[in-house]
Amino acid sequence: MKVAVIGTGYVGITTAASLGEMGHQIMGVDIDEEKIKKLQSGILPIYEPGVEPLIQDLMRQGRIQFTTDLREAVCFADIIFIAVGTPSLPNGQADLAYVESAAAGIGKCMDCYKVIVNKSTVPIGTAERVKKIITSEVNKRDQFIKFDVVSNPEFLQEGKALQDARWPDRIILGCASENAKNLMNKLYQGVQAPKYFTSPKNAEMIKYASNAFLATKISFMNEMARLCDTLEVDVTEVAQGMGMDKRIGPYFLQAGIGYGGSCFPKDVAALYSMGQQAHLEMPILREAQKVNQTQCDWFVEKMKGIVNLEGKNIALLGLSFKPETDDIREAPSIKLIDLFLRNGAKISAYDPKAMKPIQNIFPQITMAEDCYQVFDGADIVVLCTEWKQFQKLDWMRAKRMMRGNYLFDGRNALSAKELTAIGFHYWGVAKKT
Ligand SMILES: NC(=O)c1ccc[n+]([C@@H]2O[C@H](COP(=O)([O-])OP(=O)(O)OC[C@H]3O[C@@H](n4cnc5c(N)ncnc54)[C@H](O)[C@@H]3O)[C@@H](O)[C@H]2O)c1
Ligand SMILES: O=c1ccn([C@@H]2O[C@H](COP(=O)(O)OP(=O)(O)O[C@H]3O[C@H](CO)[C@@H](O)[C@H](O)[C@H]3O)[C@@H](O)[C@H]2O)c(=O)[nH]1
Repeated sequence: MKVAVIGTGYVGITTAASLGEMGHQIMGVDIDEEKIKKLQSGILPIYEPGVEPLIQDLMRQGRIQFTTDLREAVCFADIIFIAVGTPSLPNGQADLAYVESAAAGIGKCMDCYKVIVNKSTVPIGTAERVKKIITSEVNKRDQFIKFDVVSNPEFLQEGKALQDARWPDRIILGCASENAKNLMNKLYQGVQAPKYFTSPKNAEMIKYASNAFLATKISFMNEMARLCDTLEVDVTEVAQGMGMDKRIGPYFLQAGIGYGGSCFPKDVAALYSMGQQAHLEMPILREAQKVNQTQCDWFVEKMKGIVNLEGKNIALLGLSFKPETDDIREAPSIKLIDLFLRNGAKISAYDPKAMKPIQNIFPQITMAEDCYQVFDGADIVVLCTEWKQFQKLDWMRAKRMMRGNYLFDGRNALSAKELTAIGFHYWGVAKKT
């Protein structure tokens, strides 16, 4: 099948690559000329493991192409994915400007029946809104063209996007017509995953409710960690014991410095604001956000109870919002750096992929050349993002380079036992072992 993907960010490019891999013919389109130029030369503008070689492979086989010309992409495709950003407005609502502009663009140049698939995370009722925008643009040209709008939310996690696209837990398909249902079934026939057909509105809500549930699960564990810390209980063992109950499950129970990224904070805020618009109290969502917004403050207060930060050199390990990505949107590192600077500390930081964007925000901090230079003269180490390479460090060597011996593990990713044995003063988020 011929597929156009509008928006070549994390979701668009992964969607394009995985559909290309399934044998479909793909055209990716973006308004960002720089991005398209890079993609046309086989360079991925973002870091996402495995995607760049796959794109290069598909280009060699002539199965994927990139353009800034929306008309070319729309006329080429039977199925058009909208995968543009839906960032937060100041009041928490999702900003639909990019989705609406993509829909208007489709309506302006659509020449025959198409299925328009919404992959962006959008408020309930957006499929209907997209339909109205396209219809209005088509009518302006005095034409009558049939089309369907499908809601097919994306559930990939950055850092393992390709894996999630190849082997998703489920494919949610909000289809209002049999024709759209049949085409979507055909499009995804190569993916071994249950397909759940529902209405577009239900599909839109499934996406928000899933993200809000996962975010709440994390905030719940962070609240437990605060209590465990006071009661001298190990929250990692509590999580392990809890996770053995099939009804709870072992995932997303890791306490730490809170969730970041381009999705959880924005999507919980958007869902909460949908509640407000419907005059509904949503106390669980409100408190899940509050715990997350204060988790870094709580962490730094704990640190200050152990060591005075004024004038101290802090070695900060990890800056991206999670490992295996260069994405710093809503990264807890930004909040931590701000708090450390306010408390008079100096910062040297290292991250395998995300130093440049953080340096742009904080020109006053030092970026280390490698994962050992960061320890040079440090009094305190703070683990912010649990990249695998930090777990495998030669900690003896790191300690020899330091002036002090404090280590604060914001992700509970290191071994308290081993680090204490070599002379570190270790503190994890309610973690003892
Ligand atoms: N990042 C994730 O892990 C993830 C996972 C699941 C769902 N989502 C959702 O998917 C959507 C996209 O997220 P993302 O992280 O890929 O965003 P992104 O910001 O990385 O990329 C969006 C892209 O769309 C382009 N764009 C904007 N308007 C356009 C237009 N009119 N025509 C063509 N291109 C246009 C931008 O230039 C940009 O390249 C959001 O709604 C997000 O909530 C994201
Ligand atoms: O037990 C956990 C799990 C995650 N996190 C943090 O939560 C954030 C989000 O992590 P993750 O969910 O792995 O990354 P995302 O790429 O943001 O993916 C989420 O957001 C996407 C965008 O909507 C969805 O598609 C995914 O299903 C959903 O997991 C990160 O800061 C993690 O460090 C924790 O603190 N504890």
